[in-house]
Amino acid sequence: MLLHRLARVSQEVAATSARSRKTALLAELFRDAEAEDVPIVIPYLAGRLPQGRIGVGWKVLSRPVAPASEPGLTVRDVDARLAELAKVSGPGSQAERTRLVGELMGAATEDEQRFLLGLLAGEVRQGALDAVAVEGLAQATGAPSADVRRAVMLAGSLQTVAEALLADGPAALDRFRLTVGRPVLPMLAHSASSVAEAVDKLGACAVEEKLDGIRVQVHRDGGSVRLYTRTLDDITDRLPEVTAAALRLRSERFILDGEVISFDEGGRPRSFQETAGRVGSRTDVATAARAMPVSPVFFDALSVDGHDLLDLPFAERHAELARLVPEPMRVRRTLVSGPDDTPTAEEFLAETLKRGHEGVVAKALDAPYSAGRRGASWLKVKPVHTLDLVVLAAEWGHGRRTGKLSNLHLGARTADGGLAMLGKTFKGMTDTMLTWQTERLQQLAVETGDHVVTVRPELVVEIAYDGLQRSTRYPAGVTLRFARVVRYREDKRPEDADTVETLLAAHPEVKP
Ligand SMILES: Nc1ncnc2c1ncn2[C@@H]1O[C@H](COP(=O)(O)OP(=O)(O)OP(=O)(O)O)[C@@H](O)[C@H]1O
Repeated sequence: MLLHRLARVSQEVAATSARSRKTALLAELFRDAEAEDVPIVIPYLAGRLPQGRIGVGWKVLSRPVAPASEPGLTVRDVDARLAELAKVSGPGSQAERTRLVGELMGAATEDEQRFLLGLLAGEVRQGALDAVAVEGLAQATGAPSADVRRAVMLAGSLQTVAEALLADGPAALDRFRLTVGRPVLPMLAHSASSVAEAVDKLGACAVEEKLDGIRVQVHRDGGSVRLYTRTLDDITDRLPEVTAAALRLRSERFILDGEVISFDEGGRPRSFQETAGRVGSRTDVATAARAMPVSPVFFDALSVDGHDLLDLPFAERHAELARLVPEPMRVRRTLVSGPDDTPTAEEFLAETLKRGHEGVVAKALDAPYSAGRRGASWLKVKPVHTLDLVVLAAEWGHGRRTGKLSNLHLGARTADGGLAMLGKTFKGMTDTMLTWQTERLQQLAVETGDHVVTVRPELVVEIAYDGLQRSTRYPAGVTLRFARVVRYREDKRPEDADTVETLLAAHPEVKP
């Protein structure tokens, strides 16, 4: 496929607000794509590079190069050239990268140059694209869109499903069944501002403790156990004690969902940073496991003894969980019959906080497991509300912070897939965090000014704040009051960040 075609469709999709038109444009594009184009076309449309980072800054990218007069580049040419670019390293690499970018841009027409520039600088990012692409794929192949959606949910990848569907047609969807050993994206929660609100919305529900650890999906098939994070990274080798715990459970074949967390000698939860540090460390695992063991604490069962439980109501999935997993290895919970029973939920929240946990998650008893989605049937309640925002840029610090990137520019996602800056903060950072972010942000830099370094919008940071206020200075018409950094969330992608829409919904008192 010619890059020209892709660039044009991408532009048209971004320009139209009608979902049916977006779907039709993508369906047509997919129909024309050859099998080898798909692994390139899908990430490019969403603004992702299959190579990850290519190490080229804005200055190099934006140097004017005379455009080609006729489109001739194919998407596969571009991919091959970027793969070459990503490999460049060592002395003289900057000059070599500049040469390769010059060659690529020189082979591109003006439209294509604009598309490439956006893609390489990380500006194309179309957050909401995946959902439209699912419909486009369904339309292109004649598969029912609900089936495509379930396959994408189970595969955890639009691209994998697209490749199979476009090569083999709707029958290929059979390949994407829930399978032990193949992780699925976990179900996520919405927020409620109080347990009363949560119980009001859900009716009869289970209220569970919310542990501040690392999400884990545990797959066991006989003697083999695999552990996956919420981004589906395999962390089996880092947590031998969790594997051992899974092997002691009363079934040989299952997929369970839970949290791993480290408790201190007194049985109180250690901080998120401590658990995350342990889960993140790959060296000398045996010593680390002795010094700071983690425990799995389960809250859901996705598959047991070969039965797919995803579509069963939570109450039934939980009964299966309870059959397999002894009580100390399950999250604590209380059952609440409905709004009249709110005091039970409130008491449970108070007691959970006293035990050192961050809050509760209320879960509707009749809801299925919606993998990869923020289901309305899970509502988390935390006394300290935080936002996950994307770092857009950072300013060089002064005084004690000279030489460090300090003041962060924070963005929330917008309905059209873009990012809107909500404010800045230099508060809440530890010295370790400052050093880390200075290095990490420079790797992501697309434009390095004397004062501000603009970065590829990839890093998610969790921010606490005291409220929202109107502001004409920021594009969403609002800004955060007393924003401060809680921690970086490397387990999240920018697509997982909070949206302006949910922020405004949480603060009906503020009208932009
Ligand atoms: N009982 C529980 N049920 C579900 N999730 C739980 C529970 N206890 C802890 N968690 C954790 O809370 C997360 C659910 O909150 P959410 O989906 O909003 O993700 P999150 O943004 O990472 O949460 P937060 O930022 O509030 O920690 C889960 O991913 C899981 O890691």
